[in-house]
Amino acid sequence: MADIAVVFHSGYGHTQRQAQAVAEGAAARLIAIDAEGNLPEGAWEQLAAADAIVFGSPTYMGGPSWQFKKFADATSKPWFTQAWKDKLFAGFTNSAALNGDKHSTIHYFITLAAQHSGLWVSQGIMPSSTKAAQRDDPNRLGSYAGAIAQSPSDASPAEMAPGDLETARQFGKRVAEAAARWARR
Ligand SMILES: Cc1cc2nc3c(=O)[nH]c(=O)nc-3n(C[C@H](O)[C@H](O)[C@H](O)COP(=O)(O)O)c2cc1C
Repeated sequence: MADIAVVFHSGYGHTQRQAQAVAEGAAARLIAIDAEGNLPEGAWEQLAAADAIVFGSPTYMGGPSWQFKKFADATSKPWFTQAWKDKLFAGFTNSAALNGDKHSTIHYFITLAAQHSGLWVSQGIMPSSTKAAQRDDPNRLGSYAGAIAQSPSDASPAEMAPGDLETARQFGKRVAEAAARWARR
């Protein structure tokens, strides 16, 4: 079985629920970036050992949170030796608005993965975009590059859309399947 790490930040718990759903789908270990932008003990070693790394952050002001960016800057250490070269990478984000510039965050993750000479795993779920589409459909927000979720600004983490969490689970499963194929190469 492939070794998958989901490394994420969440300020108020919404992206944490999304991260938990991704990790459930992928049977992955969860690594939470704390409020100071630091990783728990042993996390760098876990990232070094992972076949696939999934990045997660809320979208704040059109990009990842500063705590995620602090982590991203700290990855310059493995970057120097290209220690993460040829790992698989994927990413997810959550924000209040339907659009909210979530894709700026996803595209930041893609760039970060590319700087590490990684391979990007896309979302792989067709969008629910017909007139009959419902709020709880998988990929109702219509993303291809990564998994996205919308948490209205007055909604608690418990009120997150089931379809967004199912999207996250299916996305995690896809990353796990891709990592298993890649690990067999
Ligand atoms: C500083 C800050 C900036 C934000 N910027 C955006 C934004 O650019 N787009 C958006 O749709 N929502 C934005 N939001 C809303 C958050 O993305 C939303 O509340 C999200 O669910 C928070 O996730 P979390 O609970 O994991 O921190 C912002 C919230 C904060 C606190």
